Amino acid sequence: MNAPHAPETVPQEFWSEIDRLTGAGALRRLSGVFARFIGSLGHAGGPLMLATVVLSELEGRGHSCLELADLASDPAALLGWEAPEWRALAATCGTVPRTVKTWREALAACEPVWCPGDFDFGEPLVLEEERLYLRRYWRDEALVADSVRQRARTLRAIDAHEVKGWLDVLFASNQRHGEPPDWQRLACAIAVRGRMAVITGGPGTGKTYTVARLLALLFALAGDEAQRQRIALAAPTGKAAARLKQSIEKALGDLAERVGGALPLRELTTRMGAARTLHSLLGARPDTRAFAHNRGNPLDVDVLIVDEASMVHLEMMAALLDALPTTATLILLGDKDQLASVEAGAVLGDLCHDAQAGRYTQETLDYAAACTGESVPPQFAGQGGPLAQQTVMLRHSRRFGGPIGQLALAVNDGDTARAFAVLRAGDAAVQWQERASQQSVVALAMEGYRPYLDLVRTDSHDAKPILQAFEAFRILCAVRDGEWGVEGLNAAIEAKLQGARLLPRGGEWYAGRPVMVTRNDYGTGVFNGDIGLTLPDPQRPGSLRVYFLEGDTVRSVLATRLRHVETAYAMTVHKSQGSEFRHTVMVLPRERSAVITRELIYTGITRASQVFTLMSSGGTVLEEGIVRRTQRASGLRGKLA
Ligand SMILES: Nc1ncnc2c1ncn2[C@@H]1O[C@H](COP(=O)(O)OP(=O)(O)OP(=O)(O)O)[C@@H](O)[C@H]1O
Repeated sequence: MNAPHAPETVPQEFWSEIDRLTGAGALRRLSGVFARFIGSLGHAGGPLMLATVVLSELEGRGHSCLELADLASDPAALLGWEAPEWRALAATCGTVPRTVKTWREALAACEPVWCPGDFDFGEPLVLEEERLYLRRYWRDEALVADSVRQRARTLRAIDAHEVKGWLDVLFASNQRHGEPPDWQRLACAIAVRGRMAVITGGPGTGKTYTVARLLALLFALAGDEAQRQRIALAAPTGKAAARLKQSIEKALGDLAERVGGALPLRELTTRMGAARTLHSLLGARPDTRAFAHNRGNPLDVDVLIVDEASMVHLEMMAALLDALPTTATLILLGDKDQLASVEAGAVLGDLCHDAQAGRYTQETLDYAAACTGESVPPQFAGQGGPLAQQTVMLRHSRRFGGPIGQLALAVNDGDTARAFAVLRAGDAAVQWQERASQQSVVALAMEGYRPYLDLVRTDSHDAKPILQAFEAFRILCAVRDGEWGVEGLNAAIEAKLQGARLLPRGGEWYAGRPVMVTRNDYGTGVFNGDIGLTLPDPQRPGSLRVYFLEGDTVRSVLATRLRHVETAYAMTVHKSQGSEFRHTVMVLPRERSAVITRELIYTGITRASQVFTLMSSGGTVLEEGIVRRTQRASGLRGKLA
């Protein structure tokens, strides 16, 4: 596409500076092209051009808007630049606003900017209060906020006595005097009364255990209607969806044995359809962002459970809420402290803003006490909004009590001293190679991947045990580039494994190659983030297939049909969300980086079920990362309040 002509209102030096910064890698090319496009739409001016470039850069980093307060206070920091770099760019624009008020006035006067309340000409930028948006993010944010508020407010009449009766059947024990409340029982009681609930908690806090009981409770309360209830399970990735279904089925199976004839739970299990990815649930189609399901063609469900909700980005959440009938119940499950989605938005984080504090009104507390017999300590009382009343945080992990859990908690609390103490304690479950090198990471990979490679060489035709062996170990990187990044490590590990004759030499495709899909491919049914293993095709000697493990099911695709894949001995922490490995190795680069944040480190640690190894060169990058929070500009929290 040819860039539109540069607007006359901005001097040529501005565009020269933009080109220079783009050439130097400080800006993505798209930002300059987009600013030129905005400038071509009518009266714009230097401040809007500057703000547009910053907005576009931030969008690429996951922000859904630009806060004018940040623009006024420290624009260079916002971009991760040095102050002189920003000053050089700003100097080409003449007088630049310095306060939120003057920024707002300057932007509001520009033709490509719409301020809600004014006549709407469909301008591409929206200035709402003190935030500048790309129109589609503003629209998505408004849709999510309206829909969530509406759903959270819609409560149905509940017979507390009946709910308590069922909860006593579904849960083994009750709160004992002086003990903390059973948040799982509370979560069921809260969720059952609304059109929406959010259940958040760290790994092993029982989100799936709870939601299985919630489904049983809904089933019990529905009476004759239960036979007609349509329940759907979904998650952002195929693997997470399969895991959700497997865990719910197991939990319902265990529960069925306990409750016996009191509830026909096996019937509930058989009536639950396959767990789907959100893309497939909504009816994604090739070459368009629009889904088959939307307000005009809503989903055919009564209860929708979405797991790993931290990975759901703003656009996807808006599409989901748009397609969900207002009469359906939405239950979001996820860990609010995990990394947000790669794409714009930090929706679960925003929705869970009050989760830690509770902020339950007296009405909620009375309702919860009547339904559960549990009493919530006074520190969780408050005047939270409708969504806070429908949000429950599970606070007790049953799987994560040991050193891995202690490390995850310390990191989550931003307590570097405690984190270092756990790392240095020398427990077998948490190991730290403080002076690691690329060679030591490669050596660890050789050891960790050997079991699956040994199985590959047996020429077994059973892919499942090989996939399970591969799933037991993983190298996770914080960055993509460099010798400590995904690219450098994959090349080094592959070369070493070939050198040791654990892998065949040469060729892009070989038996044993793990791959990650990098783009959705509707033809082959594989999606961005899916991980598979290349193995010989038993039906066609000499050809290779890529096998994917989803829960208990294995499916495969001819290797040559997969066009968008990369080798995956090492993968990013981002892409590892929704997965768990027996032994997880996290590699932190030597160089400082703004992408290494508390959320990233926490997410990496919590991927390990039995052993966590940290590979780093010294402790500075780790220490700075634990302190650095992911900050994503968004107006959602404000709109939900
Ligand atoms: N109240 C409970 N009583 C007994 N066991 C429980 C209880 N809650 C959870 N568990 C057990 O703890 C383990 C973790 O629970 P679950 O898988 O539901 O956690 P989760 O929060 O969904 O974890 P993840 O985020 O890793 O998916 C499971 O084995 C589950 O059966």
